[in-house]
Amino acid sequence: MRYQTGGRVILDAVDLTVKSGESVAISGPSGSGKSTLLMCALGLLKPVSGTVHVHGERIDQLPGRRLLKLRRESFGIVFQAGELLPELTPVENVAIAALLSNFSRNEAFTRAEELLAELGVPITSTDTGTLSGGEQQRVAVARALINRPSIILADEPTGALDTAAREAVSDLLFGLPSIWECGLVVVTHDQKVAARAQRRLLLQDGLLIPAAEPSEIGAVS
Ligand SMILES: Nc1ncnc2c1ncn2[C@@H]1O[C@H](COP(=O)(O)OP(=O)(O)OP(=O)(O)O)[C@@H](O)[C@H]1O
Repeated sequence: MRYQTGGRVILDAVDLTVKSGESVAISGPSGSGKSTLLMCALGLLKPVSGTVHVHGERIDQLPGRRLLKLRRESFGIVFQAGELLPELTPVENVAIAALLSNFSRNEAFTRAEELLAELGVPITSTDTGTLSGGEQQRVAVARALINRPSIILADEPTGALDTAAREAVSDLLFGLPSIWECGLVVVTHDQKVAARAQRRLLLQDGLLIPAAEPSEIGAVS
């Protein structure tokens, strides 16, 4: 796949396949195109050449409504912070994703409560904005999971967290592929987080290449 904007090539010949049950970490310099790659995977940006498939279905040419439906059903998305509505309760924040996918109100709220309990978020009527950063990321993960996606895309999911919360959210995220039988792609600058993935890739100069193992960093020969 190739993506360019304003005459500048951001992604050049990028090829990535993620299987269910697999975790992949993508690192790379700031501005190298990591978020752009996730946007292309979601069908929010159109590659100038190449294709994007989910479960064998080509999504880069789907019309708007079908793309929106497929995105809601197949993808779970977790960002660094800020995508939750702070004035809603955690249950409401999670249920809203199911309501948008046409679940009944009853089912959406029941599933949201079950998921939050499973992920260790206290179910209270507290506004989401008053939760800790780690708790908010658990809510974001619950929201990403509620439609039982095939693939979870996480963009710097631990970037705003302290060390303890980073560990806890990493445990949660990297446990998802085996428990939920989904694929996981984590974009991260944090090499400790990247090290948890089964496959570690580096996006540089528009190319996605295997990342050096931690023990190789700085090696000379
Ligand atoms: N709509 C746009 N128009 C022009 N350039 C853009 C647009 N969107 C992104 N870019 C450029 O594409 C490049 C890649 O941006 P992107 O956000 O994907 O990088 P990144 O690797 O995720 O960076 P970071 O690690 O800092 O988040 C950047 O140089 C950015 O300025």
